[in-house]
Amino acid sequence: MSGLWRFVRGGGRARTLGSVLLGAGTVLASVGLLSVSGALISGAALKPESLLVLLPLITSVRLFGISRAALRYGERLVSHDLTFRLLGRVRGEAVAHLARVAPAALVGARGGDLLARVRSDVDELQGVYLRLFAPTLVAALVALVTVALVGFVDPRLAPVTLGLLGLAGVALPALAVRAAAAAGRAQNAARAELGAATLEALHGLPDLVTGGGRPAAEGHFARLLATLEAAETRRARVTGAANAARDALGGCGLIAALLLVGQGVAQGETSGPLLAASALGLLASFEAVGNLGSAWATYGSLRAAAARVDGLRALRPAVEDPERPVNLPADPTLRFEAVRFRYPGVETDVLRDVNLTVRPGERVALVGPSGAGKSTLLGLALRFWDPGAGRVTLGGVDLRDLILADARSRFAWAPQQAEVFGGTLRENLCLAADATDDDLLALLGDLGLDGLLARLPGGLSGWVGEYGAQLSAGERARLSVACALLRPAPVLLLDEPTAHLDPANARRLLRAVEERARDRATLLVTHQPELLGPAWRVVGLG
Ligand SMILES: Nc1ncnc2c1ncn2[C@@H]1O[C@H](COP(=O)(O)OP(=O)(O)OP(=O)(O)O)[C@@H](O)[C@H]1O
Repeated sequence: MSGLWRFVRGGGRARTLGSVLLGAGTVLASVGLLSVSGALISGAALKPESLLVLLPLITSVRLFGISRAALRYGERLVSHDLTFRLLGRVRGEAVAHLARVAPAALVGARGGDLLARVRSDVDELQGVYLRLFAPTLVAALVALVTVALVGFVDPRLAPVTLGLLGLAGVALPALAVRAAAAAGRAQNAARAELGAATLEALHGLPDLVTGGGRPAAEGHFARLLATLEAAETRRARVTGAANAARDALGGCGLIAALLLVGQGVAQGETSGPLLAASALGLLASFEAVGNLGSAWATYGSLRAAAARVDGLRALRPAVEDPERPVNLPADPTLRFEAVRFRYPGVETDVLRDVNLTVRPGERVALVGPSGAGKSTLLGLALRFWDPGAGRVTLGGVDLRDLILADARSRFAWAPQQAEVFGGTLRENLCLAADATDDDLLALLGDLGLDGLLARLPGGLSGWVGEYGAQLSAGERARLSVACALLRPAPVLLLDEPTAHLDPANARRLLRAVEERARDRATLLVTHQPELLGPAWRVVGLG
């Protein structure tokens, strides 16, 4: 349980105690209902004329019947509220950690795998509290009460009951954990891989369909499904065997009660209704204890899910906030001073002794061959990585001395791969900053997106498709530039915004940038310096 403990703590003591007590109350109400019903039926059969004596039993049946439903409702409410709080915290921590380590630590990660960890693995972890922790405590409480009650009826029945409940509540779960561990791990791994592969296949569906990769993809899915099915079958077998053993042990308890208490009845020391009550009550107590076997069969897959969620913590950020941060300077001059950089695990430098200054109101175009390190340089300004030698400064202050979020708040960036989210045009734009519809329409018009506005049903309220699938590459790039222009940041970083545009539209975009970012420090990466007007200073890299 040690690796799972973290997914149980923090739900609040009162809630945890409340859910366990309500759970135990529910099972004890079942025990009471069956016991009292047994006593009532046998009492009525033995002395049908004494209705008055039976009245308390009749009332108790009603009381236990109603309270069982009410207690179950309360228990579900409290335990699920607690579980969702726990899961919300775990998921929030996981997402916050991913945001902290992005993008550097995520370069080698699979998006689908990360999604599976944050979503299905965290969902799976609800079983830690609901299936393992709370039911085990409930079973322990119910077992104690049951042993005490049957001991009260017949002291010889107490050790027998304790033994049978011990077998059902301790030995059976221990066996189930061992028997289902490998299947649980395999099930979790196959489910995660299936989720990741599905996402990747959906993303690359057009390529798979047209590029002949479909048979290989289908084969991969078939193998994954077979692995998942085999693991689920193995686990279901363990669960079935545990349930059968639970029923057999419950039956043994019933027989033991009939034999031992029955002797008392034969000798006139115990009444018949008490025999019925103890035998049926004992059987009912197995509802709580006996289910632990099948519940603990999920332990392996819960451990695997917990390990995968915890594994996210192994992703370390490439940059950290300084211990003693410096105040953000008002001057947004961006300067690269003798910057040298190589990617982790790579043997050669991408950037060597790069010196460059971009002042407010200046427009600098960075040109150079593919792979020269132009995007990398923008990444250093955004502090996705830190330089190996030299420094990048903002207003004369080393970026490493500024709080990361503060430093990044000074930049507006349109990346080379324009990120467009599944939403409306307006939603995508307003991620950058709030603006009126008139301002948005004017901006899109300046960037040559008036045609898109006219074509897209709903205009600004038009749905752009998943990842902007309803937009052309050039439209996506211009939408990304629009977001950067909307963002009120004094340094503008544009990574090949004209790559997908015809010369006329490219010039129109550059003019809009000149107009709208007149006072900002602008650094633009391009392979088309011939499109630039006199306002631009061209700097070569590589
Ligand atoms: N995360 C990474 N890990 C390792 N190497 C990387 C990484 N990102 C980029 N590179 C390598 O660094 C070099 C510079 O890449 P970068 O994207 O900065 O070039 P670029 O000048 O912008 O190229 P292009 O004009 O084609 O966009 C390339 O050789 C690339 O393969």
